[in-house]
Amino acid sequence: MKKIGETFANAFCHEGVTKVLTLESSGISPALMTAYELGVPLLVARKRKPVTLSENLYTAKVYSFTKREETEIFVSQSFLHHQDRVLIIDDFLANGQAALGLTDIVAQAKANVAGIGIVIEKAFQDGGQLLRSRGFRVVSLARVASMQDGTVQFAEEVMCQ
Ligand SMILES: O=P(O)(O)OC[C@H]1O[C@H](OP(=O)(O)OP(=O)(O)O)[C@H](O)[C@@H]1O
Repeated sequence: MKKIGETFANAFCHEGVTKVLTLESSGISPALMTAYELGVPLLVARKRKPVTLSENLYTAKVYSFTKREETEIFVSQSFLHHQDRVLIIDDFLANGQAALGLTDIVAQAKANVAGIGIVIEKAFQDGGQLLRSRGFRVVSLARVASMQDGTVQFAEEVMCQ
């Protein structure tokens, strides 16, 4: 995770990132290390609204590929402002719904998406294309081309300096 954080921090070091944003729960580890390396705060979008989160919220709908269900995600408006340049980090990219929901939250705050960092992109699903076609810079540390008969085949590595 430390190495992953260093790699994302390196890839987005010229983007003026002010905050890292992820969605609970699996994205937290790489996002935390990236935020630490960049020296900026980490924001975690929640999937269930705790009773303590009663203030004004940005919300978006996200359909989970792995759980086959739609959830509403929440970020407190207190922590995201229009001056922010937000780096979205997640562990997996499949259909792109999680990342897209996070870009929606950034847009609601009238902030900017500085980029999207993904640990493993399932390149045989359309999330990567969806996000790139919308103009987002997506950096994936590993791209899986196929998973068949118990064998994982990787596409080319897309590592940034
Ligand atoms: O590109 P997508 O199709 O949106 O899929 C990627 C999302 O799926 C996984 O989350 P999951 O819903 O399994 O929740 P978890 O992180 O709590 O395991 C993963 O952590 C991403 O957030």
